[in-house]
Amino acid sequence: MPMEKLVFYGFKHQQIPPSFIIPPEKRPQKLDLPVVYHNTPIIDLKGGAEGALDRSATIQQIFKAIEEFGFFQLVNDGIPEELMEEVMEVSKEFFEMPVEDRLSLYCEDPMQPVRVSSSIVYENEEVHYWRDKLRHLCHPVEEFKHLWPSKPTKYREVIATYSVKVRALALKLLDLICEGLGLQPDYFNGELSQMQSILINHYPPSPDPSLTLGLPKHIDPNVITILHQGDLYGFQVLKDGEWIDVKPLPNTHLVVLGHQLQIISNDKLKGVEHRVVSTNVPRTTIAMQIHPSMDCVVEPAKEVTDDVNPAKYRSFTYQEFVDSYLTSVIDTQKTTKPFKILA
Ligand SMILES: O=C(O)CCC(=O)C(=O)O
Ligand SMILES: [Fe+2]
Repeated sequence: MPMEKLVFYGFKHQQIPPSFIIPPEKRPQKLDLPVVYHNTPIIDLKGGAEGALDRSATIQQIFKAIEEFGFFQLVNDGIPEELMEEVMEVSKEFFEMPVEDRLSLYCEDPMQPVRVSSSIVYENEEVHYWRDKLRHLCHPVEEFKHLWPSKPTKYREVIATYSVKVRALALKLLDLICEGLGLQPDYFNGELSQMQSILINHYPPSPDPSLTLGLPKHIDPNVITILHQGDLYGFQVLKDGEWIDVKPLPNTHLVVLGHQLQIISNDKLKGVEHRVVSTNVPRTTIAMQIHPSMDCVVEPAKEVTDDVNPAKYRSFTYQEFVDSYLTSVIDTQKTTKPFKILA
């Protein structure tokens, strides 16, 4: 029964089903409240996709943030605050509907363009994570919109508007990163950014946040992710061997680089390991992910490799990478191993 696989169902029983209990060595160690936040990087985009930026200063800030923390938060990114509020509202509403209303979209096949599911790869994992999700493709919007949830009634309209704006923002960031890496100006346009997904994560309150995890340590598989985490904490990044909490700043987006950008940059830029801790309140986040098309060939860019810095990865199709990722998502070393060229 799919319903039993939704965390939502387990929660109704007010106790943690044994298959969701994280082994002791992987449980979050620090659960002290109030949370202590580090001074993490914030980048002002001065209006976002259409804004007038000091490009070289912004590129420097991005590279420094990635080098030191592996992520950054954006302010003035051009996505209107009212739109973000609506996006959060329809996302929360989707998970507040009776569970039966979500079940028609339940599907365990990761290749389906629109689906509701739980945890990561429910069928293949030893332990499950305290997260339900709605994930769907969204570029081009017209191709997928009619497949998205029809309830809440404003869902399609709000998410369509958001998908277009957040895509423009991501392409702007890729453009800056491209310039910073010294790649040809249109490097990321086309197949490398062809696929776009919206992922709405819903973390129900955990009966005991010290025993569950919303998401385990991972690096996103795609090129770049733009996350809206609302105003609740839960997102952590691994910095110098320690998990640090990232402050959910109002009206910001958080940016993490995925495996593909790390590979294309030949490890000049790193994807950051992050996870989500459980809390005792419901938390909903919206992640927008830019991926290559499934048959796109990915490899370290010629511009960043030479005799002194030879390619550290072989060429592969994104499909190959995704297949490997789905079997090894919680082991970031194992994920990239089949694609590494050993020195
Ligand atoms: O929900 C969050 O805070 C992070 C989600 C995430 O890491 C992901 O969807 O890959
Ligand atoms: Fe992630």
